[in-house]
Amino acid sequence: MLLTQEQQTKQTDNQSTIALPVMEAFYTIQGEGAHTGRAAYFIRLGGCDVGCHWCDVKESWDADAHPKQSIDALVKGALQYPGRLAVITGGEPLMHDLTALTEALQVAGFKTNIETSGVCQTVTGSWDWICFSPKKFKKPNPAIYEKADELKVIIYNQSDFAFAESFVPYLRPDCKLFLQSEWGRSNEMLPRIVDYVKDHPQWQISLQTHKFLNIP
Ligand SMILES: C[S@@+](CC[C@H](N)C(=O)[O-])C[C@H]1O[C@@H](n2cnc3c(N)ncnc32)[C@H](O)[C@@H]1O
Ligand SMILES: Nc1nc2[nH]cc(C(=O)O)c2c(=O)[nH]1
Ligand code: SF4
Ligand SMILES: [Mg+2]
Repeated sequence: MLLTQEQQTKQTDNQSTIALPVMEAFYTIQGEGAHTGRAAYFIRLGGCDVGCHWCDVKESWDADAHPKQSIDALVKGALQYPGRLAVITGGEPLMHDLTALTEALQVAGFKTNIETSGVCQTVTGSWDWICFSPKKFKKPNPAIYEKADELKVIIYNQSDFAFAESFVPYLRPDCKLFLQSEWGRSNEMLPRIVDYVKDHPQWQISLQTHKFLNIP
């Protein structure tokens, strides 16, 4: 991406002044969805008000509980490793303006992927891949529909299949469709997801493979 002199100056200012609450940042293997199996640097931002009762990172919800880091520090952290895929997650990362972070990561050579529930005022950031994972507990902003590269719906009970289908008419035709069992409900829901995907082959199964691998 080529930037004008003015954009470059603004970007340098932003990188040193803007800070985001970071719960953790770690280099691992993307465990879920379309990019499963790829080495990636995860940045988990603090703050979420969606309130999924089965959320596997409730510690992320309170943004104030997590120290702020500058964009510079975040990019520096990511550059320590050979992989050039960054995944921004949370918490709900779109609670924050992610323009400066994603532009800085892209300038440093990273592809920028996001995991989001789509609950946000505006979809900020420059994204190479958007994984949209809507929740029944808070309505997404429809602005995310045409931007989503991947829909990943968590199956906790039978009604979640219809919830998943309800988004499809609004998405781009090339949006990939994934069903992922809620981790604690896998014994009951995985066999149903297998049957569903066999009957509705436009969908694919996403497993939280990092949990099977015992990695972050
Ligand atoms: C922790 S969330 C953070 C990003 C964003 N708040 C979201 O929900 O998409 C990351 C991914 O983990 C999924 N997830 C969270 N808790 C889960 C659980 N108990 N079982 C399966 N997937 C879960 C979410 O649906 C989302 O796709
Ligand atoms: N390995 C690994 N893959 C992931 N894919 C999405 C995750 C997330 O929590 O957003 C996640 C995570 O926490 N770890
Ligand atoms: S939206 Fe994401 S981070 Fe927020 S509670 Fe739900 S799963 Fe957890
Ligand atoms: Mg996770």
